[in-house]
Amino acid sequence: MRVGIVQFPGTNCDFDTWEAVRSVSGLEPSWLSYQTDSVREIDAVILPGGFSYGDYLRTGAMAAQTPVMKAIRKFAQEGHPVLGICNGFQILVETGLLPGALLINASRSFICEDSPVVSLTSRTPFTSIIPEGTRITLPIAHQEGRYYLPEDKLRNIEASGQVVFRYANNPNGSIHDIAGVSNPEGNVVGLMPHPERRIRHSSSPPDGLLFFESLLISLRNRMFQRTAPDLPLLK
Ligand SMILES: NC(=O)CC[C@H](N)C(=O)O
Repeated sequence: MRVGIVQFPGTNCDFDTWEAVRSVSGLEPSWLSYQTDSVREIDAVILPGGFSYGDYLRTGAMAAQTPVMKAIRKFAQEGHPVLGICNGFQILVETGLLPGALLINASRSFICEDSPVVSLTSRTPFTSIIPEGTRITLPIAHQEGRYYLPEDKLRNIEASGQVVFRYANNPNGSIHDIAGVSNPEGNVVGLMPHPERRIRHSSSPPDGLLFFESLLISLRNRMFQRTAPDLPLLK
């Protein structure tokens, strides 16, 4: 299964994301340039973290205007899996593929630390093997990660199960402790923590691997689109 990893000027978590995808046998990483205007022969897309366009204007605002995002909007609307990590989340919000906005942290400083989060739904292709209510720990590294949505819209995403992750100890002032959300269909997910930075068995538990293993299983089981060969269902 081929996973497109998007590179914008200023992306800096692209190689870590490549390694994370490659570490799951059955997933094959592939670069997608910001200049590409079509997404072909790709089963899923990941927008990695970083500082696209130097975070000028608003984080993710300029990346949202690139040709590749036009193609990714179509890809997402067709039901394919799309994951935005940190700056990738900021870009998906700016593109309108995910609800809300990411504001400067309540502390107004850059926060870089491990952060426990609770996974709230296994209804997305990136959390399909994570039981609801599971607490995992992932690194965070951002200055503009304070999730915000007006009260009425917040009620909607809570009611429709679009809150995918909540911080156990809210580090940045996010409303309702929200660390990650999905679109109503569940195929587009964005989160501020970095699963690609927690994939090795040697250090702390490799909680980040669960995202990439979930993706493989979801794609193999055709929970999300595109022509996969006839393979037995995996558990
Ligand atoms: N690690 C990242 O993706 C950084 C996110 C973003 N540029 C911020 O500081 O808010």
